[in-house]
Amino acid sequence: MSSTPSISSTTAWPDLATDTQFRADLAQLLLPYINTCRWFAGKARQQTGCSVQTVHTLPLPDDSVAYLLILEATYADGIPESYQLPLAFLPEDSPALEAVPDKGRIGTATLAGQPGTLIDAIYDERFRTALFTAIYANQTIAQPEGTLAFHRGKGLADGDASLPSQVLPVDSSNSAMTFGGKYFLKLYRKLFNETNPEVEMVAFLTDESEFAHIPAFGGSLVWQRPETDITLGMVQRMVPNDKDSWAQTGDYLNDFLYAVPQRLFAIREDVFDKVELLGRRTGEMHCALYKPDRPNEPANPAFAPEPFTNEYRDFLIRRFEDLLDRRYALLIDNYTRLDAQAQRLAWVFMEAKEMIDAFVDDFRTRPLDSLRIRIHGDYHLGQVLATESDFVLIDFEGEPESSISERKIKHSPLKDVAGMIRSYHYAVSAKLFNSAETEGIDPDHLQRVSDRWFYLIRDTFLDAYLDTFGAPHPLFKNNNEINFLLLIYLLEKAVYELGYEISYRPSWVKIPLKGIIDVVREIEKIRLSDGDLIPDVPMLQTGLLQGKPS
Ligand SMILES: Nc1ncnc2c1ncn2[C@@H]1O[C@H](COP(=O)(O)OP(=O)(O)O)[C@@H](O)[C@H]1O
Ligand SMILES: O=P(O)(O)O[C@H]1O[C@H](CO)[C@@H](O[C@H]2O[C@H](CO)[C@@H](O)[C@H](O)[C@H]2O)[C@H](O)[C@H]1O
Repeated sequence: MSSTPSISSTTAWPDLATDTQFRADLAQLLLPYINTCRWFAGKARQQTGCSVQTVHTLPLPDDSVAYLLILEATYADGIPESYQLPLAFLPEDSPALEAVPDKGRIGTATLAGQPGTLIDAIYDERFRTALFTAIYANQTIAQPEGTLAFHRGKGLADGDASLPSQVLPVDSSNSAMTFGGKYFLKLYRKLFNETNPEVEMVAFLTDESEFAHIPAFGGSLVWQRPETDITLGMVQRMVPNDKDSWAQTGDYLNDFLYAVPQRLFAIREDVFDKVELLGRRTGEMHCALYKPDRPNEPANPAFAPEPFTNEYRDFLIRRFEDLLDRRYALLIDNYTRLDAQAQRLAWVFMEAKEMIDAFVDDFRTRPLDSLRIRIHGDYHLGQVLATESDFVLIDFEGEPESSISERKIKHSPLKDVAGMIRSYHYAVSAKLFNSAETEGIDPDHLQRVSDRWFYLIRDTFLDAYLDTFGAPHPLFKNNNEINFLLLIYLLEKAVYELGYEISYRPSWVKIPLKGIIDVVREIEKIRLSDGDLIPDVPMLQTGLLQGKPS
């Protein structure tokens, strides 16, 4: 007897959209299925159910249909979540079934006497073609609840209406398909009642800037409803790349690592060139996102620069205090699971609580004349594709833990800079402390080597980044503000990472803890310089930029 879950209905596949019994049966089958999917974020929560809320119908090229299901996952605590699942039905004898991997098979069904398999439709070429051609043709398809609107962007070239497609084998929080090796279509899985920030950002950079280091916007798929639009997918140009910058930096670190046991400190020149280039590209991205009012050309309000208002300061402080509370609690709960080195660092973090609280609170009143703009929001080495000689920046969805409205809040671009600096710190720490080559080396010595690499790379990145703007630039009032804001965002990011590592990679917890403690040391220096009433610490002499291995 087969253990594959199965359902049956007397209704034929193309007529099932409004069949309530089918929806209910399907929901039973979907709950175990979505728990096997990488994109379902509710696995660790106490689930109370999964229901099919809405069914959109998408005509397929062979006159059949696929359904875009909008699912609601509910939990014992907290608000429900919405997910998108495209559904297709392949009859038992369909040759297309062979190409469907196990992870795409939801269950079997007998519909109006026809046996077959229900699959995630991304694995059905007909579905992929239907999506792409609808985007190419700017189609709209009326649905019982709203409209499916397909928009074509500048990046989708004439003549590319129909291209062979594939599902990209990367397992991540969304699903990706490629078309003719030229286009990349991301189907969002977890849905939010708003336009996805990624579509806004990529469309803005493509349409309203000269910045060429993102994959150009090729279009989007939107569920239009009277209340709000919901973004279901986005097309971009496909970027030929070998790897992302996390992997590329890992390769550079492998070269570096071989010399460490011989007490040689060697970083190749081209590593600095690459770090400088990434600093420049990051600066250029932020220049492109800085679009103030111009004569006869008012700024687009969604992107117009804004000052550090009290409202923003309150928001950031509230969020930071809440994050700190949650992280201290998590650390206490998991303290005994940490290794000795992480426990030592955790103590320093806990003892610094008062100073950290005072530093965060200082943000409420400190004069700040720098400006805030829309930023990438989740910027790290894994979000940068390394092409043959340059970089392309991807994944503008924003901070994974934040709500969609929060992801659209403007910040100092130094928040992205802090994300990248943290990522370099991760890269060197993960490599040096987890490699066979360094086994047996005194950990204090390793820490000094790791710090030296990190400070050199950090300052190279930062110098190249700030040089891009030329001085002065309205985004950065002065060196004191740069220093202060960088520290705030570095601290926030490292505290956020602490939670991620405790939950997913406990042996890496010491990496963000070390990051937090480095910032705490800089806070001490800032407070000293404030006490001496130094009006403006000159560039390259600020505590952060001067940080030296202890
Ligand atoms: N335009 C593109 N061209 C080529 N590969 C891409 C492109 N965009 C993303 N990728 C690849 O797909 C992966 C997932 O993309 P990403 O935007 O990070 O999706 P997710 O939102 O699911 O995290 C990336 O790590 C990268 O390898
Ligand atoms: O890429 P996501 O948006 O899913 O972000 C989550 O996972 C990241 C890990 O891949 C995590 O990033 C942290 O680890 C990276 C190395 O693996 C490092 O480069 C980043 O600097 C560090 O923050 C991210 O925090 C998490 O939200």
